[in-house]
Amino acid sequence: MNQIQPDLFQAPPALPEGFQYWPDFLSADEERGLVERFADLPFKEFEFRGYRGNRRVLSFGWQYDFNRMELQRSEDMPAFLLPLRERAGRFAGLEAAEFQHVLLTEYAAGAGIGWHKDKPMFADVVGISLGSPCVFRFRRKAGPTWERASVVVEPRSAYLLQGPSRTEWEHSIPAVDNLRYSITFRNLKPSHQPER
Ligand SMILES: O=C(O)CCC(=O)C(=O)O
Ligand SMILES: [Fe+2]
Repeated sequence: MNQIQPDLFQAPPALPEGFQYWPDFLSADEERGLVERFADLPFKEFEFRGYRGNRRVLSFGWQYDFNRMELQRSEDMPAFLLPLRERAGRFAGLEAAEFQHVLLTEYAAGAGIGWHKDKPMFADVVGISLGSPCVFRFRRKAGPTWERASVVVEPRSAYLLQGPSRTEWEHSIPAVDNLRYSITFRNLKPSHQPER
């Protein structure tokens, strides 16, 4: 007789170690205010060696130039993002000022982001979501297959990628149904602090 394998009946796999999720990180008013501000910001189409990612981005503090493969200084973080950076610091257990880089990303309906790990000069990532919900997928090589996990990331929430969720797992977001923005704060690894 076959033995019942309890593992098969368990809930979906746990999320990667080091991932944390904070629903309602923003109030609905804050979300509205930010979306209004974003409408006036000079987002640029993300383009990597002629490949268009179908999303638009804007960086402050530092910016990773995908074509030159290096960090470059960009404009200072605007004041309206500083209170969020404080909150992101508390969430991540870091001094807010350590988040020297923020990337704003606009995903029009149908846009997503493919499998990747964030660039190695960055340490932790706090991502704040506005607008459409999305599926945040993780995968990690496990022998010949992939170990997978995913979580629905709701508007106004924040997530933290730290530890294995940041260093061992790749992440991606399939095409969103409606406009979504993310605000991702990143600190730089001590070994990768560029000269000022
Ligand atoms: O939009 C997001 O929440 C994640 C974006 C992302 O993975 C990245 O910019 O590296
Ligand atoms: Fe990423």
